[in-house]
Amino acid sequence: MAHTQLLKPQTLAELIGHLHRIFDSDKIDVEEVKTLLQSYQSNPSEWRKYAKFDKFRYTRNLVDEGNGKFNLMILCWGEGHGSAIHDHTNSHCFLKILQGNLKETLFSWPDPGKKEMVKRSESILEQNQSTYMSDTIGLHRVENVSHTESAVSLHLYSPPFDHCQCFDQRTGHKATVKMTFWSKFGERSSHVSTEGLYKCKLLLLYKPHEPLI
Ligand SMILES: N[C@@H](CS(=O)O)C(=O)O
Ligand SMILES: [Fe+2]
Repeated sequence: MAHTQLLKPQTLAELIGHLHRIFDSDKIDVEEVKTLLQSYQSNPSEWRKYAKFDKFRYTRNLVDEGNGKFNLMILCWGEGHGSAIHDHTNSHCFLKILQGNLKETLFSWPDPGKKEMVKRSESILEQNQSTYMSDTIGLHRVENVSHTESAVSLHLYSPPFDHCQCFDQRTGHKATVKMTFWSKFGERSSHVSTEGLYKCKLLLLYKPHEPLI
């Protein structure tokens, strides 16, 4: 965990600077990144310009492309919004809560012999908390279970990916989903499709196993 133990980023810009330095190296220390993200204190005035909400589903807003090594994004979750059970395409996935609370439910990979997927644990992530997820750990789903408060989270994926697999809890069936950005660098993307993890149910019902891309 080398040098960042001593580093406490004072701003989002500083945090991004530290991330660039860490991901310059080919070997990533997961604990180091987690600690760094944890030590940034959420300041809405620094990230508000990226936090663009939609009425119907959570949005993914690109903040930084990390010199091609990672994608840093801000996800905005309206009341009741959530993702389907999904994997992370063999990437490291770091998540930090910037505002509100999110419920994370962990699942094991579906067992071909069984139908219902096994729920392993669930936890409530609170403001400023950070966590790590990968395909080695398993699958997850993230939800803003509040009916009155929105939530905002910061996600870092390395290497970047633009598709993943979503799963149906009752059957373990999976489908490939293309991930899109609602905005990039604070500007609303011109072509935002309605694909993504919120569409997973429809996908699994009507086009099982067929990639959407
Ligand atoms: N991995 C999801 C968000 S979350 O539910 O972890 C995404 O990138 O859209
Ligand atoms: Fe995820």
